[in-house]
Amino acid sequence: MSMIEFHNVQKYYGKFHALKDINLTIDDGETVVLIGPSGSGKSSLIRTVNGLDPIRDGQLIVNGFDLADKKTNVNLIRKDVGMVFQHFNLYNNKSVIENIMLAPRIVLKRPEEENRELAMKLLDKVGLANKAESMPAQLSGGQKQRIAIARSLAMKPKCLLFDEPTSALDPEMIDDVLDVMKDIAKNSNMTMLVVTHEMGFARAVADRVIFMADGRILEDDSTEKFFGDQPSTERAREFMSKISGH
Ligand SMILES: Nc1ncnc2c1ncn2[C@@H]1O[C@H](COP(=O)(O)OP(=O)(O)OP(=O)(O)O)[C@@H](O)[C@H]1O
Repeated sequence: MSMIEFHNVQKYYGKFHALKDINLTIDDGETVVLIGPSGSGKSSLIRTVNGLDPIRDGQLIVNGFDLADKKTNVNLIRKDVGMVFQHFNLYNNKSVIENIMLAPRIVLKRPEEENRELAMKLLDKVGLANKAESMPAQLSGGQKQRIAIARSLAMKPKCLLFDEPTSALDPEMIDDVLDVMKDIAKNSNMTMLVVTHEMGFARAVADRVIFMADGRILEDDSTEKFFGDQPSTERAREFMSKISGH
């Protein structure tokens, strides 16, 4: 089964053609890393998947729902397709544990005790069990991002989207967040689509690497092929050489 299917998808911002004829299938349980230069359309692509941004033309099927159909309720998609943002998007006026418990309580009507138990388990998983009652402002960026991941996991999603989850972090915080993401990729059967420049992460856990430039997918390779002897296009290689060491 496929979790995500793009068929000839076009997206515009006004007259600007941001996604050009995107064709892409991501199967259940796959981990896919999306890379490309700034402005190439990576965020635009990932944001269409859970309906944050609309598409103009083509077909986009996510978890069986047709996003080109205006009647599709995007909340039904977001229930199973979570998103982790560059800037965390935590509720700053709520404690860490409340951040994690909120959506399952409201959307899934999960009983309070069970909800708290799972939230504590997830806090433990991301190494922050001692921060349950802290407020987001008391946390470092890396801690905030791990809370944001725990919050997404609390919905027990089938698919998680990550939009540059470590780009806003101080370098020393990055590995803690990547370790949590690697753990999810290795030890769950969740589908993951990750926009990142972290090539170590891609090499370690991605099944495929996709390279975008100017709103188009230029490469869609297995991780072995992408990093192998004959990887990708000239532009992908050029881009890789620019970010290597990052
Ligand atoms: N809301 C918007 N309105 C108009 N143009 C937009 C909007 N969002 C993005 N764009 C434009 O669409 C193009 C693709 O942007 P997008 O954010 O998807 O790229 P990206 O590859 O994620 O870049 P970055 O790595 O810098 O985040 C860019 O040229 C950008 O300026």
